Amino acid sequence: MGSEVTLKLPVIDFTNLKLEANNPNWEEVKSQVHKALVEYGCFEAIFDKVPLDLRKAIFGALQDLFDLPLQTKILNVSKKPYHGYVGQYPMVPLFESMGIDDATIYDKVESMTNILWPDGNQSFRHVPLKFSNAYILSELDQIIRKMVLESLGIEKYLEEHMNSTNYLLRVMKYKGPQTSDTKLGLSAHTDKNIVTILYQNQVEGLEVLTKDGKWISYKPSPESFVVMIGDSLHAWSNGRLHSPFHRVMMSGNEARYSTGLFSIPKGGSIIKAPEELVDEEHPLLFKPFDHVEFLKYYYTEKGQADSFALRTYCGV
Ligand SMILES: O=C(O)CCC(=O)C(=O)O
Ligand SMILES: [Fe+2]
Repeated sequence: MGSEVTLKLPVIDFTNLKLEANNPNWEEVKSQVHKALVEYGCFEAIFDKVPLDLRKAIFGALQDLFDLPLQTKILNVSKKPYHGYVGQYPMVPLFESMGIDDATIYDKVESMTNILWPDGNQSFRHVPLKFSNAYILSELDQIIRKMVLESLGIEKYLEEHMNSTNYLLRVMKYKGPQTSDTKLGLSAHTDKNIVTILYQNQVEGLEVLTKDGKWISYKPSPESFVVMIGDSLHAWSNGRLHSPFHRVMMSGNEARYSTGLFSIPKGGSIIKAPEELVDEEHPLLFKPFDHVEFLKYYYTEKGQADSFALRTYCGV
């Protein structure tokens, strides 16, 4: 009898690890992070526990948000594609998403809340901030990026690298398709940013593609976050770190709610692999590029149909 091996994402424990503290297990965790990001471009992170009441508040707030009438949700507009409200796509009708730019800045979250709930919604106002700030998800992002730069031997660029990004919090809803058949929730894609940190309710659906073409299904748990490398860090690391294809597949009746904290290169910052990472064995893979200019290509019809948009745009 053949036995099927169920693939699992690597799991890395960040409990009690702090950015500025002297952490006895820093080196050990760093080597796990490097290995996972080279092999999978992705891992499951166990981080400071999210208390049950905050978890309830987050997913309760998301339900309130997506239950708003469509004409209210579309008021959350953004000049940047995919940073405002998106949904009702014919290709992926189960999917809706709202972006909260600069989610670590109180005033930004407040102005979005005022647009969506002119009568006030205290509970929503506090959730994104708590989530990206107090829950120090942005700290997890920075820990990972520091570990990555140290592992690649280019920590001298740390400050410049950290200062060249900001954060977008995007929240997603995938309706249950009301059938036991599996339906596409979100098409396979690679992220275009630096690092993505996903957190979700109990409904499964996220799948990550391995380098040898197998889909790994992620089994969510309240303590864990999914960390994923985007194309910008793939390019900046001159291909050392993988940026994996991933998708969402839905079945059943329950809605899946998820949140993503995306570190994104600031407009005008040029992504160019450091010279230390380019040599005969590792020729330059991507010409230096401005992320905002790249996104302009990515959001054209041609770019959207292109699974390897970065390679097309600036591959060497
Ligand atoms: O909902 C998820 O877990 C995945 C979302 C995603 O891949 C994205 O927003 O880029
Ligand atoms: Fe994604």
